[in-house]
Amino acid sequence: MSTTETTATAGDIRPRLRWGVPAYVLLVLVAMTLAIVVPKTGYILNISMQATTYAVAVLGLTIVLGLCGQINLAQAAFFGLGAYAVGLGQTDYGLNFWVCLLIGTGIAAGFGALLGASTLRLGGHYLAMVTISFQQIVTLVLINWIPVTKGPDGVRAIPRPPLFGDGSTYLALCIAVLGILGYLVWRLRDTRLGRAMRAVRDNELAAGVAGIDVYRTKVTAFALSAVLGGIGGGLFAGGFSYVSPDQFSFAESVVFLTMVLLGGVASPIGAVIGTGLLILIPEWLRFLKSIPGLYLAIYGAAVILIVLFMPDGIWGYLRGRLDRFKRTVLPVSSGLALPLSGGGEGSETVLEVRGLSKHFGGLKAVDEVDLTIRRGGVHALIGPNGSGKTTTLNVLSGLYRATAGTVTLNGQDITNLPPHARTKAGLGRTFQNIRLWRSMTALENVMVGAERPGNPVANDPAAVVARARAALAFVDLEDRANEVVASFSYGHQRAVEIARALAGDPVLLLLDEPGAGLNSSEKVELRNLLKRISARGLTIMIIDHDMTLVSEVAQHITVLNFGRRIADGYSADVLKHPDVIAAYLGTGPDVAA
Ligand SMILES: Nc1ncnc2c1ncn2[C@@H]1O[C@H](COP(=O)(O)OP(=O)(O)OP(=O)(O)O)[C@@H](O)[C@H]1O
Repeated sequence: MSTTETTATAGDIRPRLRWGVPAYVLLVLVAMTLAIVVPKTGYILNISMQATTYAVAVLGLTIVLGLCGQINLAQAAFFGLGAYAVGLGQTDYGLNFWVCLLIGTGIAAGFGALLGASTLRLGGHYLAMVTISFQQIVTLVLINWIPVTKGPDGVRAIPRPPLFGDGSTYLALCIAVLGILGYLVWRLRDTRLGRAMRAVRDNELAAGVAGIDVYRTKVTAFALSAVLGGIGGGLFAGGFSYVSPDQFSFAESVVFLTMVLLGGVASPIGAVIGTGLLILIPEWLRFLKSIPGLYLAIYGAAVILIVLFMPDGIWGYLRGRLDRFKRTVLPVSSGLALPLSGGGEGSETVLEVRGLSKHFGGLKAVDEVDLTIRRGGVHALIGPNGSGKTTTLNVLSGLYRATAGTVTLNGQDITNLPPHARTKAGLGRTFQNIRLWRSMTALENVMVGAERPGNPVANDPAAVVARARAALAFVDLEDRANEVVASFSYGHQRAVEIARALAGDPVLLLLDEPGAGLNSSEKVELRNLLKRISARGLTIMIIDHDMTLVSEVAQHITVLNFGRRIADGYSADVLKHPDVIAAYLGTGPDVAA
């Protein structure tokens, strides 16, 4: 079965469904028509209304948790904010339904961004606790701010918008909204923002160093998630004409989370499946309610079994099966060249480091180091284990704040800039322990590199793909562009990491032990790759313990020992320096060789 096609243009090589969008539109239209024409009892209408409006809110969790990897246990609070805005806005303030929905969505977005702001300092279980606290605050306000919210009695007689007063047409409206928002969430994944979110989810550190403003990305994810919660809640209020605080409690937030985990957190389809199931299962088991506890036990066991045997959710599981039938798309070689504008030769200084220090308590990991890197060529930073090489690189790329000293890149003082701003200024780097976004394809990884702010192609999607392909071709991996990098060998992962940095067209490329963990043939490939990059004139600063590699590729060497610079100059001279030989104790002859 073949359902995919591919284009050989430079702009896009990802497989696409030929009939995907028209089929989806048709499906939504059919669902809307059925909602209007099929006669329904009030019970069926209510279940359908609940499933549809809940699914909109669950889509929000697909963004914040599925795409961005941030836990949110307050989705019911955002749902409640939207619902109360529509309820109170119409009944107490006489506002139009759509205006109320807009206000509710805006309020939810504001609080969502505020909650996202807490991710600056918090993550993991601390973030979970903050979202739970926010959820509880909203519930308490809804219950106790009686003059405004009407307290536990809730808001009654909430009208629906004109034209959608009838239950069936209102349901069709909810389906249309779900269809549109589901499509947008589906498309979000492959936008620049969606890739940034996935990069943050997979490896936050690498995302920052690749030029992504991690904090802003998380705040955006929370705000978007809250917007969907608010819209879902607003539609819910119109659907049921009544809202009360117990409908938006912490327990409902847990239900929302279970829905998205059950269906599959990575896709809006999973959100819809999970919501549908968790609303339908209790109804199917209703006949068991005569035996106390049995209904809940079976319901709980069903959820646990599904999560246990389908860790990626139901849709994740089904997708895995369906992918077997997919035709493997082998990208046609693009033959694209990889221009590197940071290249060039001369005496111009690219990086100027003065008096750089980094102390960890009493330990002087880097101690008043001076370093000048001139444009073009390869500059190696070497030294025995623990001499401060990686710490220097981490301070240069902004992962550590310098204790003292200044760093100037291309004339710009970057000493106090965060990692993504340094990347914008022209730094590119790789890590000693490879940091790729493992759930993404090679092409997607490298596209994020090409989207580096400051790269001229960053805002042109077709040019980004073309540059990413060219970078992959440069490291001889274009034919594997569509494969997920987790399946790559160590050597190929290193190459993708280098391609990601090259795609950003940096001014200076920092390579932290690129040879570490490579076998001898991979090392040969790496050496050839470094020579090819160097031949383009791009300035490289490399850390490596492999002296053969260093002496073959580097023209200039700086040596650290105990955090201090002990030698600096042309490679041949430095490697013969008595202090350097002494620092390497016993490996002196090899070094000199
Ligand atoms: N986050 C940290 N907290 C405390 N000490 C640290 C930290 N990072 C590094 N160090 C210490 O700083 C010193 C320099 O470490 P660094 O990793 O920079 O050395 P290196 O030259 O890169 O070593 P290697 O070649 O083994 O990677 C070491 O003593 C190390 O233990």
